[in-house]
Amino acid sequence: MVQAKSWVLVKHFDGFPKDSDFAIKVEELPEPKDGEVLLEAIFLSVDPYMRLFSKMHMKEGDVMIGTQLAKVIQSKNSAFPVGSHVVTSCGWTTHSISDGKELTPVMADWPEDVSLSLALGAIGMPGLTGLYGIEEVLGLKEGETLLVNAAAGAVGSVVGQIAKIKGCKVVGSAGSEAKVAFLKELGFDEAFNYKTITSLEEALRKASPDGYHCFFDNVGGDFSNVALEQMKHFGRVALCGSISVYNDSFPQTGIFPHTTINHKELKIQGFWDTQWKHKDGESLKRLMAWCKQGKLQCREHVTKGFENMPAAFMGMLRGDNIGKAIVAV
Ligand SMILES: NC(=O)C1=CN([C@@H]2O[C@H](COP(=O)(O)OP(=O)(O)OC[C@H]3O[C@@H](n4cnc5c(N)ncnc54)[C@H](OP(=O)(O)O)[C@@H]3O)[C@@H](O)[C@H]2O)C=CC1
Ligand SMILES: CCCCCC(=O)/C=C/[C@@H]1[C@@H](C/C=C\CCCC(=O)O)[C@@H](O)C[C@H]1O
Repeated sequence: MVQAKSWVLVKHFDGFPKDSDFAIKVEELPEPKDGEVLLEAIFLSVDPYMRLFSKMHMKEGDVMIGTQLAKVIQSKNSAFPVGSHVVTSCGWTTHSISDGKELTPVMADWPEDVSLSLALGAIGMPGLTGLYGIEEVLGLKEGETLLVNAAAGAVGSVVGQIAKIKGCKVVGSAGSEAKVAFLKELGFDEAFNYKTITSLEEALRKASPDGYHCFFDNVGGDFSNVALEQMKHFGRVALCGSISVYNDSFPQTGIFPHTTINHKELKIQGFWDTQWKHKDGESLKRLMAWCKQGKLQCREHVTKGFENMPAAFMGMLRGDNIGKAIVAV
């Protein structure tokens, strides 16, 4: 018998999450039946969508939603032998039983010198999101200027680096001096700390006086409204997320951007990476190749200990992470 520890949502978040919203539950798992496997979490992901979708898809008492990199420790399913690794969306739990249907094996020939945790980051969902946002949504072309916010995070850091690979000028914003230094290290042409500037409008204009062909928006809210004003005519926007409003209990009010969008004839597309799932295999190989060639730095912010899942999650929402926020069990 194996004991599974899980973090449950005790109370729906009201504003910014707090420790008392979470509690640990322990349960004994049965032996896997024919066709099933027993999984042990190695790395768990904490992502912004968990804050947003907890309200839509969870009830109080449910295990927190989420994805992990797990090892098969018992198997009665020949497709997933003992010792193999999978990505699974079984939530914030140390052990789980699966019939294999929802499991994604990690890419074949995963190099030994590359941490498997990257399957939750730059060579996983956030990396794919950056790649698809650039190629499928924006159709970013050589010589164009791209703006990305939350640029030092999991998605943003990949976006900026791919845009540089494609021969573009890249401007990034992030919430600390250490993050700005990181962006410069990654090759961003311009980077600024949005928390310390006196005017976002001025900072954006200074970074690219001629405006922006493309905007990869992770933040939403006021930032987006100001940035839209500085798009070039026929500019394209990949609306990836809007983390600045995820913790709001009531909708924010702000300026209405519709006249700007119409006047500049902007194209704005909301998207999820899952739209291009059929391309994931090839796309992950490309991300891995860039990583091995040193063209894609895959920085992580690792929190040790399953007991620290809520702290890691809240830290990511607060902006503690440079690169992908991960928990190592
Ligand atoms: N469409 C899709 O398929 C997907 C969308 N996403 C979206 O992409 C965005 C980034 O996700 P991800 O890369 O995983 O997370 P990150 O690794 O970027 O972590 C979140 C970051 O958001 C920033 N942040 C938090 N609050 C604010 C705020 N009020 N204003 C500006 N920045 C803030 C913080 O950085 P800082 O210090 O710079 O403030 C923090 O580090 C999110 O909006 C997410 O929902 C993610 C994955 C898939
Ligand atoms: C208003 C949505 C903006 C959120 C952007 C984002 O972070 C998306 C991330 C997805 C995420 C979706 C998780 C749960 C989906 C719930 C199903 C539903 O509402 O239909 C996860 O799949 C990784 C990203 O694709």
